[in-house]
Amino acid sequence: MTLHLDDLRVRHLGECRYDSPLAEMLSTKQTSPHYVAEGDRVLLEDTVSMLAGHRLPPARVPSFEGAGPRRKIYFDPAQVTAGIVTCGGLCPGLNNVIRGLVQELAVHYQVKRILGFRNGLQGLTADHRHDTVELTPAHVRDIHKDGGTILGSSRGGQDADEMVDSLVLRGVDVMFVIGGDGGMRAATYLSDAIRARGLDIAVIGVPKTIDNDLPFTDQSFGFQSAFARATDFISSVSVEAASSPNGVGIVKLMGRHSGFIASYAALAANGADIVLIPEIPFALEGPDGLLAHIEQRVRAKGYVVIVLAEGAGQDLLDQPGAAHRNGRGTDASGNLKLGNIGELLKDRVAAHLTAAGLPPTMRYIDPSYAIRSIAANPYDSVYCLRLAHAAVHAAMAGRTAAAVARWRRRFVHVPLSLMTSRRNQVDPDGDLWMSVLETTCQPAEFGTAADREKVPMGFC
Ligand SMILES: Nc1ncnc2c1ncn2[C@@H]1O[C@H](COP(=O)(O)OP(=O)(O)O)[C@@H](O)[C@H]1O
Ligand SMILES: O=P(O)(O)OC[C@H]1O[C@](O)(COP(=O)(O)O)[C@@H](O)[C@@H]1O
Ligand SMILES: [Mg+2]
Repeated sequence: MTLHLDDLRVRHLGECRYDSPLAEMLSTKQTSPHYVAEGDRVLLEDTVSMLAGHRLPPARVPSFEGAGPRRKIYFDPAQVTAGIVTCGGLCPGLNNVIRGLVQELAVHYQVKRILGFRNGLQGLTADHRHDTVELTPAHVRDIHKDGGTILGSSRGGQDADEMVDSLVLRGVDVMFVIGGDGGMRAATYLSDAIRARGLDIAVIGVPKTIDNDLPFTDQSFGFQSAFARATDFISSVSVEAASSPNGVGIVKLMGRHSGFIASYAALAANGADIVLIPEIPFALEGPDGLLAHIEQRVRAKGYVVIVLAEGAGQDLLDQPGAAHRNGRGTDASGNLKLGNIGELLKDRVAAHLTAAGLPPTMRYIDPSYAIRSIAANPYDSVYCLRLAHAAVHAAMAGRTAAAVARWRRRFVHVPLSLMTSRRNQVDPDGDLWMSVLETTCQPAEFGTAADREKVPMGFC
């Protein structure tokens, strides 16, 4: 999908008439390498060839509106009630974002009231809309020290009109939705329903997911903390495998459709021989298949360490009745339920090595929720705070149906609909996957004899 400048424009509720309480701080600022001035824009693409390909003057090249405070704002802060909700799976940094939003809204804009809706979008239904938490700086002072979300979260669908009713009944003027692809989709429908009713309510998304599968953001908050924790498990499994006869270490990590956690954690731990991700199918059998490669590594090195994203190799579980298929279907939010590729791999590797005369010592770890239920690390803490600041500035300036994101290291406004228009995935032709191949020395693909012709050999 080719994007044009107009696709990247975010909606404004109307003219900004009020002086911002931050106006004085902004009076002398101009665009510099470290600051995007109000009215300036951030390029979508950043290579000479991609820019040249547009054949457009700079002002027409696709670009995002820069985030940050405006001199004039849309809402009168003294009249504003803000709402906050966290939805979907947990992610390190949720509490940091809540804290950042509350502090900025209360301390700098001095808004009238801040309401936290409980347990995800369920909190915006008729049954739960009155069970809110009154959020103040004192209430959120220390919450960043803990993982999870003080507001609670949930999966499962809600009616957009019912949610709008809740905002109207609770007098919410600016609503912050902290969520992943599902949450951004729900926020899009929410802002559409608000617009259809001609209401003056801003909806700002703060993209969250440990999977890092949301587009138009360099990396989603919490991702760094999550893969850092995953690294510990890879190191443990590597030690175990290396200390055992024919040791096989397998770590299965979260990542439904995107293998970023597996790739980054494997690079950080630097002990993995094989990384398997959803983006790159693999064959088990055959001379170029995964099992043959594992056998070769065990023979050459004495042990092997495999890092596996949970969404990898799902096609291998597709046959009806296949072991570890786990029924499939979808969860309450419509997300695909995955089969257990880790268990399948464990069984198949054990059977293969045993038949090859290399009875393995199997060390299998599935850290599961342990990588996402932790508090944010210092890097993510700073990132969350800055995203929260950007979200508040966007809302107070009357931006709506927009997410705040960091793109090419600048904070920008992204139309909400774009956040769900595609999925961010590891590019098999990109330099991240190249680094994984360089580090693990695995071949670019684990193919079968039939496609051996097109399968490149490993690097070493
Ligand atoms: N297509 C959709 N339309 C409306 N609401 C949705 C849609 N997809 C997800 N949601 C809602 O958004 C919330 C979060 O979605 P979910 O997929 O669970 O997590 P995440 O936001 O982390 O991706 C859930 O309450 C879910 O019902
Ligand atoms: O929380 P659940 O429903 O068990 O789902 C687990 C899934 O949530 C994730 O952590 C991602 O969730 P989100 O899409 O909510 O960010 C996946 O990595 C994992 O597969
Ligand atoms: Mg999701």
